[in-house]
Amino acid sequence: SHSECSLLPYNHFWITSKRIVTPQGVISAAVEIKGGNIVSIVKEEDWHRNSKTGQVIDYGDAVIMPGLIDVHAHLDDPGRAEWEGFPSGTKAAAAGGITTLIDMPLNSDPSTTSTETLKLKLEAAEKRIYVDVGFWGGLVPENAFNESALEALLNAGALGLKSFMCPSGINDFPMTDASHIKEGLAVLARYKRPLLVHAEIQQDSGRHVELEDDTLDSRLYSNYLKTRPPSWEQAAISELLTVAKDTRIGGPAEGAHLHIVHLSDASSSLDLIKEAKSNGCSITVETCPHYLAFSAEEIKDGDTRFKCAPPIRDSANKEKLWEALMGGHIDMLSSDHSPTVPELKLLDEGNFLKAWGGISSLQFVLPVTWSYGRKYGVTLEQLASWWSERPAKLAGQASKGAIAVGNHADIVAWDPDTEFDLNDDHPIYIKHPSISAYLGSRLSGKVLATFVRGNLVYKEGNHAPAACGSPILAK
Ligand SMILES: NC(=O)N[C@H]1NC(=O)NC1=O
Ligand SMILES: [Zn+2]
Ligand SMILES: [Zn+2]
Repeated sequence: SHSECSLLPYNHFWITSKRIVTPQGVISAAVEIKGGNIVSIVKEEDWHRNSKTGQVIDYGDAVIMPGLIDVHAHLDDPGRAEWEGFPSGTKAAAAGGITTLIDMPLNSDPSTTSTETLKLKLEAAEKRIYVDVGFWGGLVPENAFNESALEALLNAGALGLKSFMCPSGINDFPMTDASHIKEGLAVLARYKRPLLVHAEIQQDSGRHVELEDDTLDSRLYSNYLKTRPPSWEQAAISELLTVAKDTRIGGPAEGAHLHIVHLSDASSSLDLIKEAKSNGCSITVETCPHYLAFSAEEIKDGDTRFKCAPPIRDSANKEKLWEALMGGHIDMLSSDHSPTVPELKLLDEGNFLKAWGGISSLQFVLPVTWSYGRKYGVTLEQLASWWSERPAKLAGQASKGAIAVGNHADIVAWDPDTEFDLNDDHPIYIKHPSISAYLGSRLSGKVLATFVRGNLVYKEGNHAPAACGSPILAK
Protein backbone atom coordinates (compact mmCIF):
# COMPACT_ATOMS: atom_id res chain seq x y z
CA SER A 1 0.00 0.00 0.00
CA HIS A 2 1.06 3.60 -0.49
CA SER A 3 1.68 4.12 3.23
CA GLU A 4 4.48 1.56 3.00
CA CYS A 5 6.35 3.82 0.57
CA SER A 6 7.34 6.29 3.27
CA LEU A 7 8.47 6.25 6.87
CA LEU A 8 6.17 9.26 7.35
CA PRO A 9 2.41 8.89 7.74
CA TYR A 10 1.57 12.12 5.84
CA ASN A 11 2.18 13.54 2.40
CA HIS A 12 1.82 17.23 3.20
CA PHE A 13 4.58 18.56 5.43
CA TRP A 14 7.33 21.11 5.85
CA ILE A 15 11.06 20.66 6.23
CA THR A 16 12.83 23.46 8.05
CA SER A 17 16.55 24.06 8.42
CA LYS A 18 19.04 26.88 8.79
CA ARG A 19 20.98 25.52 5.80
CA ILE A 20 18.85 24.75 2.79
CA VAL A 21 20.85 24.62 -0.43
CA THR A 22 18.90 26.28 -3.24
CA PRO A 23 19.96 27.61 -6.66
CA GLN A 24 19.82 31.07 -5.03
CA GLY A 25 22.22 30.10 -2.27
CA VAL A 26 22.11 28.56 1.19
CA ILE A 27 19.14 29.89 3.15
CA SER A 28 17.36 29.42 6.45
CA ALA A 29 13.89 28.46 5.33
CA ALA A 30 10.95 26.08 5.28
CA VAL A 31 10.27 23.85 2.29
CA GLU A 32 6.66 22.80 1.82
CA ILE A 33 6.11 19.37 0.32
CA LYS A 34 2.79 18.17 -0.96
CA GLY A 35 1.92 15.21 -3.15
CA GLY A 36 5.57 14.50 -3.79
CA ASN A 37 6.50 17.96 -5.03
CA ILE A 38 8.02 21.08 -3.54
CA VAL A 39 5.11 23.52 -3.47
CA SER A 40 6.62 26.48 -1.64
CA ILE A 41 9.82 27.71 -0.06
CA VAL A 42 9.50 30.34 2.66
CA LYS A 43 12.56 32.12 4.01
CA GLU A 44 12.80 32.32 7.78
CA GLU A 45 12.36 36.10 7.76
CA ASP A 46 8.97 35.62 6.08
CA TRP A 47 7.65 32.91 8.39
CA HIS A 48 5.57 35.39 10.42
CA ARG A 49 3.55 36.21 7.29
CA ASN A 50 2.99 32.61 6.39
CA SER A 51 1.41 29.99 8.60
CA LYS A 52 2.91 26.57 8.15
CA THR A 53 -0.11 24.30 8.10
CA GLY A 54 0.60 20.62 8.41
CA GLN A 55 3.50 18.75 9.96
CA VAL A 56 6.90 20.38 10.39
CA ILE A 57 10.15 18.43 10.50
CA ASP A 58 12.87 20.66 11.86
CA TYR A 59 16.40 19.67 10.89
CA GLY A 60 18.02 22.49 12.87
CA ASP A 61 21.32 23.34 11.23
CA ALA A 62 21.68 20.06 9.36
CA VAL A 63 22.11 20.59 5.61
CA ILE A 64 19.12 20.15 3.32
CA MET A 65 20.26 19.56 -0.25
CA PRO A 66 18.71 18.24 -3.43
CA GLY A 67 19.10 14.46 -3.44
CA LEU A 68 22.14 13.25 -5.33
CA ILE A 69 21.71 12.05 -8.90
CA ASP A 70 24.26 9.42 -9.78
CA VAL A 71 24.43 9.25 -13.56
CA HIS A 72 26.87 6.35 -13.58
CA ALA A 73 26.05 3.21 -11.60
CA HIS A 74 26.20 -0.46 -12.56
CA LEU A 75 23.41 -2.30 -10.75
CA ASP A 76 23.96 -5.51 -12.72
CA ASP A 77 20.30 -6.52 -12.71
CA PRO A 78 18.97 -8.69 -14.31
CA GLY A 79 21.49 -11.44 -14.92
CA ARG A 80 24.26 -10.55 -12.48
CA ALA A 81 22.18 -9.61 -9.46
CA GLU A 82 24.62 -11.52 -7.29
CA TRP A 83 27.06 -8.69 -8.06
CA GLU A 84 24.64 -6.00 -6.78
CA GLY A 85 21.02 -5.96 -7.93
CA PHE A 86 18.27 -3.33 -7.82
CA PRO A 87 17.14 -3.87 -4.19
CA SER A 88 20.52 -3.67 -2.46
CA GLY A 89 21.87 -1.04 -4.87
CA THR A 90 18.95 1.31 -4.44
CA LYS A 91 18.83 0.76 -0.66
CA ALA A 92 22.50 1.76 -0.58
CA ALA A 93 21.71 4.78 -2.74
CA ALA A 94 18.92 5.88 -0.39
CA ALA A 95 21.19 5.45 2.63
CA GLY A 96 23.76 7.62 0.87
CA GLY A 97 21.43 10.48 -0.01
CA ILE A 98 21.12 9.48 -3.66
CA THR A 99 17.53 9.90 -4.85
CA THR A 100 18.01 9.07 -8.53
CA LEU A 101 20.45 6.86 -10.27
CA ILE A 102 20.95 6.11 -13.90
CA ASP A 103 21.85 2.51 -14.53
CA MET A 104 24.60 1.65 -16.98
CA PRO A 105 23.74 -0.69 -19.86
CA LEU A 106 26.48 -3.17 -19.09
CA ASN A 107 27.35 -5.68 -16.39
CA SER A 108 23.77 -6.85 -16.33
CA ASP A 109 23.15 -9.90 -18.49
CA PRO A 110 22.06 -9.20 -21.15
CA SER A 111 23.39 -5.69 -21.74
CA THR A 112 20.78 -2.99 -22.43
CA THR A 113 21.29 -2.52 -26.15
CA SER A 114 17.77 -3.03 -27.54
CA THR A 115 14.12 -2.45 -26.72
CA GLU A 116 13.82 -6.08 -25.58
CA THR A 117 16.68 -5.79 -23.14
CA LEU A 118 15.42 -2.45 -21.83
CA LYS A 119 12.14 -4.20 -21.15
CA LEU A 120 14.02 -6.80 -19.09
CA LYS A 121 15.49 -3.95 -17.01
CA LEU A 122 12.03 -2.53 -16.36
CA GLU A 123 10.71 -5.94 -15.33
CA ALA A 124 13.66 -6.50 -13.01
CA ALA A 125 13.17 -3.05 -11.44
CA GLU A 126 9.45 -3.42 -10.82
CA LYS A 127 8.66 -2.93 -7.12
CA ARG A 128 12.35 -3.55 -6.34
CA ILE A 129 13.80 -0.02 -6.42
CA TYR A 130 13.93 2.29 -3.39
CA VAL A 131 14.95 5.39 -5.38
CA ASP A 132 14.12 6.53 -8.92
CA VAL A 133 16.12 4.76 -11.61
CA GLY A 134 16.69 5.71 -15.24
CA PHE A 135 18.54 3.70 -17.87
CA TRP A 136 21.25 4.43 -20.40
CA GLY A 137 21.13 2.26 -23.51
CA GLY A 138 24.25 0.72 -25.02
CA LEU A 139 25.78 1.89 -28.30
CA VAL A 140 27.59 -1.15 -29.70
CA PRO A 141 28.80 -2.10 -33.20
CA GLU A 142 25.71 -4.25 -33.67
CA ASN A 143 23.24 -1.36 -33.40
CA ALA A 144 25.41 1.67 -34.29
CA PHE A 145 24.69 1.54 -38.03
CA ASN A 146 21.10 0.45 -37.49
CA GLU A 147 19.22 3.72 -37.22
CA SER A 148 15.82 2.17 -36.58
CA ALA A 149 17.19 -0.03 -33.78
CA LEU A 150 18.71 3.00 -32.06
CA GLU A 151 15.51 4.98 -32.55
CA ALA A 152 13.49 2.14 -31.07
CA LEU A 153 15.74 2.05 -28.00
CA LEU A 154 15.42 5.81 -27.55
CA ASN A 155 11.67 5.72 -28.22
CA ALA A 156 11.38 3.06 -25.52
CA GLY A 157 12.82 5.53 -23.02
CA ALA A 158 16.60 5.14 -22.80
CA LEU A 159 17.81 8.49 -21.47
CA GLY A 160 20.79 8.44 -23.81
CA LEU A 161 23.49 6.00 -24.93
CA LYS A 162 26.79 4.77 -23.55
CA SER A 163 29.74 3.23 -25.37
CA PHE A 164 33.27 1.98 -24.75
CA MET A 165 36.35 2.78 -26.84
CA CYS A 166 38.28 -0.13 -25.33
CA PRO A 167 37.21 -3.66 -24.35
CA SER A 168 34.59 -3.38 -21.62
CA GLY A 169 35.28 -6.70 -19.94
CA ILE A 170 31.74 -7.81 -20.81
CA ASN A 171 31.29 -10.12 -23.79
CA ASP A 172 28.00 -8.76 -25.10
CA PHE A 173 29.23 -5.16 -24.88
CA PRO A 174 31.93 -4.80 -27.55
CA MET A 175 33.80 -1.57 -28.12
CA THR A 176 32.96 1.15 -30.60
CA ASP A 177 35.22 3.36 -32.69
CA ALA A 178 34.73 6.92 -33.89
CA SER A 179 32.65 5.81 -36.88
CA HIS A 180 30.08 4.12 -34.60
CA ILE A 181 30.07 7.13 -32.32
CA LYS A 182 29.46 9.50 -35.22
CA GLU A 183 26.37 7.48 -36.22
CA GLY A 184 25.15 7.38 -32.63
CA LEU A 185 25.47 11.14 -32.25
CA ALA A 186 23.52 11.73 -35.46
CA VAL A 187 20.55 9.78 -34.09
CA LEU A 188 20.84 11.25 -30.59
CA ALA A 189 20.75 14.75 -32.07
CA ARG A 190 17.11 14.30 -33.03
CA TYR A 191 16.26 13.27 -29.46
CA LYS A 192 18.50 15.87 -27.77
CA ARG A 193 20.00 13.14 -25.62
CA PRO A 194 23.63 12.47 -24.70
CA LEU A 195 26.23 9.87 -25.55
CA LEU A 196 28.40 8.84 -22.61
CA VAL A 197 31.78 7.44 -23.51
CA HIS A 198 34.34 5.39 -21.65
CA ALA A 199 37.33 7.14 -23.19
CA GLU A 200 40.36 4.87 -23.24
CA ILE A 201 41.91 3.39 -26.38
CA GLN A 202 44.45 0.60 -26.02
CA GLN A 203 47.92 1.77 -27.00
CA ASP A 204 50.82 -0.54 -27.60
CA SER A 205 52.72 1.04 -24.73
CA GLY A 206 50.38 -0.31 -22.07
CA ARG A 207 49.44 -3.59 -23.76
CA HIS A 208 53.09 -4.32 -24.29
CA VAL A 209 53.76 -4.25 -20.56
CA GLU A 210 50.92 -6.65 -19.86
CA LEU A 211 51.36 -9.11 -22.74
CA GLU A 212 55.08 -9.36 -23.20
CA ASP A 213 56.38 -9.28 -19.71
CA ASP A 214 55.19 -12.39 -17.91
CA THR A 215 57.63 -11.84 -15.08
CA LEU A 216 55.56 -8.81 -14.07
CA ASP A 217 54.65 -8.97 -10.39
CA SER A 218 50.88 -8.73 -10.63
CA ARG A 219 50.57 -7.79 -6.96
CA LEU A 220 52.29 -4.44 -7.51
CA TYR A 221 49.85 -1.60 -8.12
CA SER A 222 52.59 0.24 -10.01
CA ASN A 223 52.62 -2.53 -12.58
CA TYR A 224 48.88 -2.30 -13.13
CA LEU A 225 49.23 1.45 -13.50
CA LYS A 226 51.81 0.96 -16.26
CA THR A 227 49.37 -1.19 -18.25
CA ARG A 228 46.92 1.73 -18.64
CA PRO A 229 48.94 4.93 -19.07
CA PRO A 230 47.34 8.38 -19.52
CA SER A 231 48.07 8.07 -23.25
CA TRP A 232 45.08 5.68 -23.46
CA GLU A 233 42.74 8.43 -22.27
CA GLN A 234 44.44 11.04 -24.45
CA ALA A 235 44.17 8.87 -27.55
CA ALA A 236 40.46 8.25 -26.96
CA ILE A 237 39.64 11.86 -26.26
CA SER A 238 41.52 13.21 -29.26
CA GLU A 239 39.70 10.69 -31.43
CA LEU A 240 36.39 11.72 -29.87
CA LEU A 241 37.04 15.35 -30.67
CA THR A 242 37.01 14.59 -34.36
CA VAL A 243 33.33 13.63 -34.03
CA ALA A 244 32.46 16.00 -31.16
CA LYS A 245 32.68 18.79 -33.74
CA ASP A 246 29.40 17.50 -35.18
CA THR A 247 27.59 18.64 -32.01
CA ARG A 248 28.39 22.31 -32.60
CA ILE A 249 25.61 24.72 -33.54
CA GLY A 250 24.98 24.22 -37.24
CA GLY A 251 26.85 20.89 -37.18
CA PRO A 252 25.34 17.60 -38.44
CA ALA A 253 24.69 16.38 -34.87
CA GLU A 254 23.54 19.65 -33.32
CA GLY A 255 21.35 18.73 -30.34
CA ALA A 256 23.43 15.72 -29.40
CA HIS A 257 25.83 15.91 -26.49
CA LEU A 258 29.02 14.07 -25.66
CA HIS A 259 29.79 13.23 -22.05
CA ILE A 260 33.13 11.74 -21.06
CA VAL A 261 32.78 9.47 -18.07
CA HIS A 262 35.25 8.98 -15.22
CA LEU A 263 38.16 11.15 -16.32
CA SER A 264 41.33 10.18 -14.49
CA ASP A 265 44.11 11.95 -16.44
CA ALA A 266 44.10 15.61 -15.41
CA SER A 267 46.84 16.59 -17.87
CA SER A 268 46.66 16.36 -21.67
CA SER A 269 43.27 14.63 -21.64
CA LEU A 270 41.74 17.48 -19.73
CA ASP A 271 43.43 20.05 -21.96
CA LEU A 272 41.80 18.42 -24.98
CA ILE A 273 38.38 18.65 -23.34
CA LYS A 274 38.92 22.31 -22.50
CA GLU A 275 39.85 22.92 -26.13
CA ALA A 276 36.69 21.19 -27.36
CA LYS A 277 34.55 23.27 -25.00
CA SER A 278 36.13 26.48 -26.20
CA ASN A 279 35.49 25.41 -29.79
CA GLY A 280 31.75 25.18 -29.14
CA CYS A 281 31.39 21.40 -28.91
CA SER A 282 28.54 20.20 -26.71
CA ILE A 283 30.72 18.26 -24.30
CA THR A 284 30.94 17.64 -20.55
CA VAL A 285 33.12 15.50 -18.33
CA GLU A 286 32.73 13.76 -15.00
CA THR A 287 35.23 12.34 -12.57
CA CYS A 288 34.59 10.04 -9.61
CA PRO A 289 35.28 10.26 -5.89
CA HIS A 290 37.92 7.53 -6.02
CA TYR A 291 40.14 9.63 -8.28
CA LEU A 292 39.75 12.52 -5.84
CA ALA A 293 40.24 10.51 -2.67
CA PHE A 294 43.05 8.10 -3.46
CA SER A 295 46.45 8.20 -5.10
CA ALA A 296 48.60 5.46 -6.59
CA GLU A 297 51.34 5.92 -4.00
CA GLU A 298 48.97 4.91 -1.20
CA ILE A 299 47.56 1.77 -2.77
CA LYS A 300 49.03 -1.27 -1.10
CA ASP A 301 50.34 -4.14 -3.15
CA GLY A 302 47.68 -6.78 -3.62
CA ASP A 303 44.81 -4.49 -2.55
CA THR A 304 42.66 -5.04 -5.61
CA ARG A 305 39.71 -3.20 -4.03
CA PHE A 306 41.37 -0.17 -5.67
CA LYS A 307 41.53 -1.60 -9.17
CA CYS A 308 39.51 0.38 -11.68
CA ALA A 309 39.83 1.69 -15.21
CA PRO A 310 41.11 4.19 -15.99
CA PRO A 311 43.38 3.66 -13.01
CA ILE A 312 43.86 5.87 -9.97
CA ARG A 313 47.02 7.86 -10.79
CA ASP A 314 49.63 9.64 -8.66
CA SER A 315 48.99 12.31 -6.07
CA ALA A 316 50.13 15.14 -8.34
CA ASN A 317 47.41 14.08 -10.78
CA LYS A 318 44.89 13.97 -7.95
CA GLU A 319 45.76 17.57 -7.02
CA LYS A 320 45.24 18.60 -10.64
CA LEU A 321 41.86 16.87 -10.72
CA TRP A 322 40.76 18.84 -7.67
CA GLU A 323 42.03 22.03 -9.27
CA ALA A 324 40.05 21.29 -12.43
CA LEU A 325 36.92 20.44 -10.46
CA MET A 326 37.14 23.56 -8.30
CA GLY A 327 37.93 25.62 -11.41
CA GLY A 328 34.82 24.43 -13.24
CA HIS A 329 36.62 22.41 -15.92
CA ILE A 330 35.21 19.12 -14.65
CA ASP A 331 31.46 19.46 -14.76
CA MET A 332 30.12 16.83 -12.40
CA LEU A 333 30.74 13.74 -10.31
CA SER A 334 29.44 10.20 -10.51
CA SER A 335 30.13 7.04 -8.54
CA ASP A 336 30.95 4.55 -11.32
CA HIS A 337 29.87 2.04 -8.70
CA SER A 338 30.96 -1.16 -10.43
CA PRO A 339 30.89 -4.07 -8.01
CA THR A 340 31.30 -7.78 -8.54
CA VAL A 341 31.38 -10.83 -6.30
CA PRO A 342 34.32 -10.93 -3.86
CA GLU A 343 35.76 -14.02 -5.60
CA LEU A 344 36.38 -12.04 -8.80
CA LYS A 345 38.22 -9.28 -6.92
CA LEU A 346 40.86 -11.94 -6.13
CA LEU A 347 41.56 -10.35 -2.78
CA ASP A 348 43.55 -13.33 -1.49
CA GLU A 349 45.77 -13.56 -4.53
CA GLY A 350 45.98 -9.78 -4.91
CA ASN A 351 46.42 -10.08 -8.66
CA PHE A 352 45.89 -6.59 -10.10
CA LEU A 353 46.14 -7.80 -13.68
CA LYS A 354 43.39 -10.42 -13.38
CA ALA A 355 41.03 -8.96 -10.76
CA TRP A 356 37.71 -7.36 -11.74
CA GLY A 357 38.16 -3.63 -12.32
CA GLY A 358 35.59 -1.52 -10.53
CA ILE A 359 35.19 0.48 -7.34
CA SER A 360 32.31 -0.14 -4.94
CA SER A 361 31.22 3.18 -3.55
CA LEU A 362 27.54 3.83 -4.12
CA GLN A 363 26.54 4.52 -0.53
CA PHE A 364 29.56 6.63 0.37
CA VAL A 365 29.98 9.24 -2.36
CA LEU A 366 28.50 12.18 -0.45
CA PRO A 367 30.62 11.81 2.71
CA VAL A 368 33.67 10.94 0.59
CA THR A 369 33.35 14.03 -1.62
CA TRP A 370 32.80 16.18 1.44
CA SER A 371 35.52 14.63 3.61
CA TYR A 372 38.23 14.80 0.97
CA GLY A 373 37.00 18.11 -0.45
CA ARG A 374 36.99 20.10 2.76
CA LYS A 375 40.67 20.97 2.56
CA TYR A 376 40.11 22.38 -0.92
CA GLY A 377 37.28 24.58 0.34
CA VAL A 378 34.40 22.72 -1.30
CA THR A 379 31.11 24.52 -0.69
CA LEU A 380 27.62 23.11 -0.25
CA GLU A 381 26.58 24.87 -3.47
CA GLN A 382 29.36 23.09 -5.33
CA LEU A 383 28.25 19.73 -3.96
CA ALA A 384 24.71 20.43 -5.17
CA SER A 385 25.98 21.50 -8.58
CA TRP A 386 28.29 18.48 -9.11
CA TRP A 387 25.96 15.88 -7.66
CA SER A 388 22.47 17.16 -8.50
CA GLU A 389 22.02 20.12 -10.81
CA ARG A 390 24.38 19.14 -13.60
CA PRO A 391 23.61 15.41 -13.47
CA ALA A 392 19.88 16.27 -13.73
CA LYS A 393 20.60 18.30 -16.82
CA LEU A 394 22.69 15.54 -18.40
CA ALA A 395 19.93 13.00 -17.81
CA GLY A 396 17.22 15.38 -19.03
CA GLN A 397 15.42 15.50 -15.68
CA ALA A 398 14.02 19.03 -15.54
CA SER A 399 11.98 18.35 -12.37
CA LYS A 400 14.94 17.09 -10.41
CA GLY A 401 18.32 18.32 -9.24
CA ALA A 402 17.40 21.45 -7.30
CA ILE A 403 15.34 22.50 -4.31
CA ALA A 404 12.94 24.72 -6.21
CA VAL A 405 9.17 25.19 -6.32
CA GLY A 406 7.55 22.75 -8.74
CA ASN A 407 10.35 20.22 -8.56
CA HIS A 408 10.13 16.70 -7.21
CA ALA A 409 10.74 16.63 -3.46
CA ASP A 410 13.98 14.66 -3.83
CA ILE A 411 15.92 15.73 -0.78
CA VAL A 412 18.77 14.65 1.48
CA ALA A 413 19.21 15.87 5.06
CA TRP A 414 22.76 15.39 6.31
CA ASP A 415 25.09 16.52 8.99
CA PRO A 416 28.48 17.65 7.64
CA ASP A 417 30.18 17.54 11.03
CA THR A 418 29.33 14.08 12.29
CA GLU A 419 32.21 11.68 11.77
CA PHE A 420 31.90 7.95 11.50
CA ASP A 421 34.04 4.92 10.86
CA LEU A 422 33.11 2.81 7.87
CA ASN A 423 33.42 -0.50 9.63
CA ASP A 424 31.29 -3.56 10.27
CA ASP A 425 29.20 -1.65 12.84
CA HIS A 426 28.10 0.87 10.23
CA PRO A 427 24.89 -0.02 8.38
CA ILE A 428 26.06 -0.78 4.84
CA TYR A 429 23.62 -1.83 2.13
CA ILE A 430 25.75 -2.51 -0.94
CA LYS A 431 25.77 -6.26 -1.50
CA HIS A 432 29.49 -6.82 -0.94
CA PRO A 433 30.95 -4.32 1.55
CA SER A 434 34.25 -6.23 1.76
CA ILE A 435 35.26 -5.22 -1.77
CA SER A 436 34.78 -1.50 -1.15
CA ALA A 437 37.99 0.54 -1.14
CA TYR A 438 36.39 2.85 1.42
CA LEU A 439 35.88 0.22 4.08
CA GLY A 440 37.98 1.05 7.10
CA SER A 441 38.07 4.79 6.46
CA ARG A 442 36.84 7.53 8.73
CA LEU A 443 34.52 9.99 7.02
CA SER A 444 32.58 13.08 7.93
CA GLY A 445 29.09 13.85 6.72
CA LYS A 446 26.31 11.64 7.97
CA VAL A 447 23.11 11.16 6.00
CA LEU A 448 20.14 11.62 8.32
CA ALA A 449 17.20 11.25 5.97
CA THR A 450 16.43 10.81 2.29
CA PHE A 451 13.18 11.78 0.57
CA VAL A 452 12.23 10.57 -2.90
CA ARG A 453 9.27 12.50 -4.35
CA GLY A 454 8.20 13.32 -0.80
CA ASN A 455 8.47 9.76 0.50
CA LEU A 456 10.84 9.40 3.44
CA VAL A 457 12.64 6.37 2.04
CA TYR A 458 15.51 6.27 4.52
CA LYS A 459 16.06 7.49 8.03
CA GLU A 460 19.02 6.60 10.25
CA GLY A 461 19.42 2.95 9.46
CA ASN A 462 15.84 2.26 8.38
CA HIS A 463 14.28 2.04 4.94
CA ALA A 464 10.61 2.44 4.05
CA PRO A 465 9.02 -1.02 3.96
CA ALA A 466 8.05 -0.91 0.28
CA ALA A 467 10.27 -0.15 -2.72
CA CYS A 468 8.38 2.73 -4.34
CA GLY A 469 11.04 4.24 -6.60
CA SER A 470 9.90 4.98 -10.13
CA PRO A 471 11.58 3.86 -13.30
CA ILE A 472 12.44 6.92 -15.35
CA LEU A 473 11.82 6.72 -19.07
CA ALA A 474 12.54 9.53 -21.50
CA LYS A 475 9.51 10.82 -23.33
N1 LIG B 1 32.48 -3.05 -17.05
C1 LIG B 1 32.71 -2.10 -16.11
O1 LIG B 1 31.88 -1.84 -15.24
N2 LIG B 1 33.86 -1.43 -16.16
C2 LIG B 1 34.10 -0.38 -15.25
N3 LIG B 1 34.94 -0.73 -14.18
C3 LIG B 1 35.94 0.15 -14.12
O2 LIG B 1 36.83 0.16 -13.26
N4 LIG B 1 35.90 1.01 -15.13
C4 LIG B 1 34.86 0.71 -15.89
O3 LIG B 1 34.57 1.21 -16.93
ZN1 LIG C 1 33.91 2.95 -17.79
ZN1 LIG D 1 31.17 2.40 -15.41
